[in-house]
Amino acid sequence: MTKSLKVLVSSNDFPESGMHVLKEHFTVLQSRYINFGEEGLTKNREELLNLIPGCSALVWVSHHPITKELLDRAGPQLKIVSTVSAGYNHCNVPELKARGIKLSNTPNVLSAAVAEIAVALMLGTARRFTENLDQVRRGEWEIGFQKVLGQDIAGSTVGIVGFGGIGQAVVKRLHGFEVGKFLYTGHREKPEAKDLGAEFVNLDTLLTRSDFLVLAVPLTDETRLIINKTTLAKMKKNAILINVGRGELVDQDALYDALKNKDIYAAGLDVTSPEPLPKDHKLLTLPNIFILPHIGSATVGTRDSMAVLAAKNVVNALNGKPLLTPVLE
Ligand SMILES: O=C(O)C(=O)CO
Repeated sequence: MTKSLKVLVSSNDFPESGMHVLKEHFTVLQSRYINFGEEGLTKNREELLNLIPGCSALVWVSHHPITKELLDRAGPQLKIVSTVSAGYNHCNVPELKARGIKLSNTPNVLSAAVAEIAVALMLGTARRFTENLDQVRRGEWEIGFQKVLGQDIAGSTVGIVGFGGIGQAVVKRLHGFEVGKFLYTGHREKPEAKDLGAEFVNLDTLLTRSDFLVLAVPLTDETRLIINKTTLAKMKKNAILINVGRGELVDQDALYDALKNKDIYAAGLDVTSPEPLPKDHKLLTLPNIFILPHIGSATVGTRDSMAVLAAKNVVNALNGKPLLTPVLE
């Protein structure tokens, strides 16, 4: 079989499982560079601009923006962009739409892994891991009966912003924690919520009642800076903010002030703006914050599943079949 169609993979660290699917059907070109960090913005840009002319599909392995420049260089035969992520805020949707290019993402397969990180952040913030780890590193344990006390998840009210796959997976994982009440907010009530024991409320109610507030929504014009000075002021003093969505959901200056002034208790972030967060960023000076470097979906199994799904979307698109997980079709 001649593999006449060319597919470009944007990074050198796309899992072999996904490469295998692509190579069965297509001639696969792959960047020699990683599409993250400094290199992603420099060396990889040149590499992709050189490789993309004539490609029918682009597999996008990063959260860096897909530029008009790259799409221009591709040529009119580019049929699909397959982003290896659930979020697609970096994909330049209006530009793809205007050019009639399909877009797929990789939702659902990562919900369990991201939800695990949300729960880890809840535990890490409620039990003050940042301060406690610091004590261990310094060899100065404050082991008094009343020192460095945390908060209970048991009996608490957990509010979820965005009750899609990840939000629901968080609730499922927390069922063993004897949570007092689950609330969620979003565009509409979700049929799954009843079985999960979660109550639909508006954002204001969620803000004022939650002990833990978990952001599990995509970044859109509507959700950008959903947590800001005004919404933070509505939260409880003991509230803990968890973000596994995107850094831009949160006004980080307002969050810094709220944490510094103890207007809320703590924050646990798997996502920040920018990423990486500079090591001298003021958020990192706070004791009541626990930050991870965007590792929500970073397990071997989940990244394999994401890669295979992204590859299968390309196979379908280039064979005239419906996308498995379409964003734009
Ligand atoms: O897939 C995504 O969008 C993620 O951010 C995974 O952590």
